[in-house]
Amino acid sequence: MLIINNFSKTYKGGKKAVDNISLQVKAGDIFGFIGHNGAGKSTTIKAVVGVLDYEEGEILVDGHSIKKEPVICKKVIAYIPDNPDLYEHLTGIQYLNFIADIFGISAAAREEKIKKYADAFEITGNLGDLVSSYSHGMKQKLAIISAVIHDPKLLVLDEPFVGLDPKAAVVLKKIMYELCACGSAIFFSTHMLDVAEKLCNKVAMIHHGKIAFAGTMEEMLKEKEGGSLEEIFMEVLKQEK
Ligand SMILES: Nc1ncnc2c1ncn2[C@@H]1O[C@H](COP(=O)(O)OP(=O)(O)OP(=O)(O)O)[C@@H](O)[C@H]1O
Repeated sequence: MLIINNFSKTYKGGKKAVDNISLQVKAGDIFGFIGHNGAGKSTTIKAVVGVLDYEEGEILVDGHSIKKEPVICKKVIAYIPDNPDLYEHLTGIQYLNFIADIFGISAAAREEKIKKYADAFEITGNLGDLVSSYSHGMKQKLAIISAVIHDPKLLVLDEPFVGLDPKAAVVLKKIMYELCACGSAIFFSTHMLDVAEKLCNKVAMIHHGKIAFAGTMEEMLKEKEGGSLEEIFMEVLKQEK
């Protein structure tokens, strides 16, 4: 579903944020992308979803280049940034219908999905309110519903659990499992290593723009002989830049 080949990103001013990384996310994977602050996670994620241009490497979504065929790719991607910017002057339901319109979702299909997920996140009663009146967590819930409304083949999330209450976090994990069971792929960044350890079947650790480890969670935990993901992460941090 997602192939990143030798991707590098240097920002204007010369900062090399990501240095020659290669990763693969397959259908059914819940792939956790972890790394310290400033490691290059958001830079990679933004390039994957086509909101950040890059010069080096290749990124393919479902076999198509995000650079050369962005619309084809974006039809199958859903992206939830760390701080979703939603249209504040719309009501929740207007926003969801707007997104459903963009993706050409039928009235019946969107109604079913909106009911299911809004009920699960307990925001059904708020859908008639303006987004500007929503709390941070409510906006995140709305962003998640808008992301899954079109059954994305690739769901990309940047720090999705930050700001969600524990119940909402459980709902999101369930949604992630369900999507993967239906053959979608999930690629997400997180600092919550205990969550990643339980949730992900694959993981990559990025350290100062380079991949320090990429593989299955099982391989990673085995390679490091019984250490938790948190302990392994602390070991990686000790490495030289
Ligand atoms: N627009 C930009 N211009 C210049 N440098 C940038 C820009 N955006 C990010 N960087 C730099 O690129 C590096 C990687 O940043 P990035 O946001 O990808 O890190 P991150 O792993 O997502 O960090 P965090 O966990 O703090 O969100 C950092 O050194 C950051 O300062």
